[in-house]
Formats: sequence, structure tokens, C-alpha cells
Amino acid sequence: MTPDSATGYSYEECTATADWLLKRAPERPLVGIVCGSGLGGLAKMLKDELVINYCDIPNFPQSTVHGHAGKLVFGTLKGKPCVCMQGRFHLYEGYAIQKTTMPIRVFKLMGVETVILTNAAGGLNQDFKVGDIMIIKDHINIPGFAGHNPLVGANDDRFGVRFPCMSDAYDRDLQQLVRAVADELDFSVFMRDGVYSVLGGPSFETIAECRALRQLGADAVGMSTVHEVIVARHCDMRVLALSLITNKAVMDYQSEKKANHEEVLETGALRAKQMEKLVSTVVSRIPNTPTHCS
Ligand SMILES: O=P(O)(O)O[C@H]1O[C@H](CO)[C@@H](O)[C@H]1O
Ligand SMILES: Nc1nc2[nH]cnc2c(=O)[nH]1
Repeated sequence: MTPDSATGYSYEECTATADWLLKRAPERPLVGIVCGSGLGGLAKMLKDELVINYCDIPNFPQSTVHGHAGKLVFGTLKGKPCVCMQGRFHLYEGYAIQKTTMPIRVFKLMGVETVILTNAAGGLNQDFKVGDIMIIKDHINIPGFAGHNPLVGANDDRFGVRFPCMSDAYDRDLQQLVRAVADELDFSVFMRDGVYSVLGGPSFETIAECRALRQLGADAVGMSTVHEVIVARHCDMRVLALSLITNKAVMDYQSEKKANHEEVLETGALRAKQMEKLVSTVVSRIPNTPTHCS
């Protein structure tokens, strides 16, 4: 019996999608950006943009969540060719985990070297404030504890190795670059770093779950990003990930606060300008990987 890998997309299907996009794209992108909930405005930073709706892209899943427009935007940021996903896919939308991460492989096949992932997250660390931006330094893949990992299934060595390392998932030079840029922009007062934990959603966490996650070492909680990081690292792209703390996780039985998606989107709108400035300045300073000579 062979293992079932029919839940994802084959190398050939991903290549077909990448080739279809490259025929239309102005040039091969070097940086791939994924916009979190309410952060789709990041795509507005791109110049000379070409916008393609997900529904027109062969094999592409469709966005179903408010705050995720479902558009792929090609363009340049300070001269650097980029591609930006205005809308990502989440497990709770009902997609197989391999499908939620398929665009990351398409990024790789189009030539992307660096992936910048953004998300909206609930703050578990009591020192964090709404509106803080957390540089993700590590993650806890809670669904992974139960075997939900986007690399489950037959491994295709053309993407990467069977057992990829994750202790270096978040590029330390890029984290340093973000800190330096934030200093220059006078953003340090709302910059944090920490550990992001992913849950399947779509229900927000109970108080006991938030307390447990904090005890495990998580600073923020969300329903995305980690699976994209795993796939990006599997195919050897550099990863930078940023969480906008859109709400404080409810940790206390006396609290009247209730997590809700409207607050998430509102905080995204409030910090949109700074997030755009931070990401665009970082992108303009990312060194390209030197071309390998054979
Ligand atoms: O992680 P992103 O896509 O930013 O979205 C976050 O916001 C939504 C909840 O409000 C969830 O989808 C959560 O993961
Ligand atoms: N799981 C989860 N996802 C979020 N996305 C934005 N805020 C939250 C939150 O509090 N919990």
C-alpha cells in the first residue's frame, strides 16, 4: 500500500501554476509576502502592480475569510520584484493542510528566496499591548502535536528533505534587520519578539487554553503562519514572520472581554501604515542570495 498524498498538490501541479503565473508576471519575484487578517494593505506598497484574482489561477484555493481579499499582486518595492498574497488559507476554512500551504511552493517555483509572513494574533504575554508588532523567533505547532503537519504524505525530494530542521526556521539576520529598521523608524516602542503558537480555529481560545499556551512558552496565539513557515523552510527559503497583536488573549475569569474578528480587523487598520513602512523598508534592504556557479 502506498501512502495517500492526494490531499496536496504534486510538484507538477505546483509547477504548472507557477509557470502560468510567470507568463503573466512582469518579472520573477525575489520576495514573497503573505498578508494577515486586515493587513492586505501591504500589497498597496507595490509599484507597477499586476493583480490576479485567486479564482483565475489554476489549482489555487479560494479565500473565504473577511479581511482576506483573494488576490495575488506582483510588483516592485523600491526596485525589488515581489509577489504579495492578499489573503491566505487557514485550516478552519476546511482545506487540507497541504492545500493551505500550496502557494508557498508556488512562490519557490517562481524564484522567491525570502518569504515575509504577517498575521494578526492574540497577545498571551501580559507585557504585550494591542498594536504591538512581534517578531516571531520561534513557534509551537499545536496541531502538529496531533500529526497535522503540511509535510505529511509522500515526500517529494525536489521540494526538500523528508525531515527538515526547524530550530533555525526564523532567519536571525532578518530578525536583526527588522530591529535595526524599527529603531531607525522610531518604532521600537511597539516592537516585541516572541513565540507564536498556532491552533486550528476557528473558535477563539478558552481561558484555560490561553493559560496553558502561556505556560508552554507562547507569547501570541493565532490560526495561521506556522504551516507556511514549515513548507517554506522545507524548500529552503528564508523566513521572516511578524505578528500584529490585535487583541489581548483573555486569561482571567473576571474579565468581560471577548475575542472577536471585528477587533482584529480594526487593529490591523490602525497599525496598517506602520506595518507597511516597516515591511517595505525591510524588503528594500534584504540582500539577494548570491547566484551559484556550477
Ligand atoms: O493569521 P491571520 O490570517 O492574520 O488571521 C488571524 O485572524 C483570524 C481571527 O480573527 C484568524 O484567521 C487568525 O489566524
Ligand atoms: N487564535 C487566535 N487567533 C487570533 N487572531 C487574532 N487574534 C487572535 C486570537 O486571540 N486568537
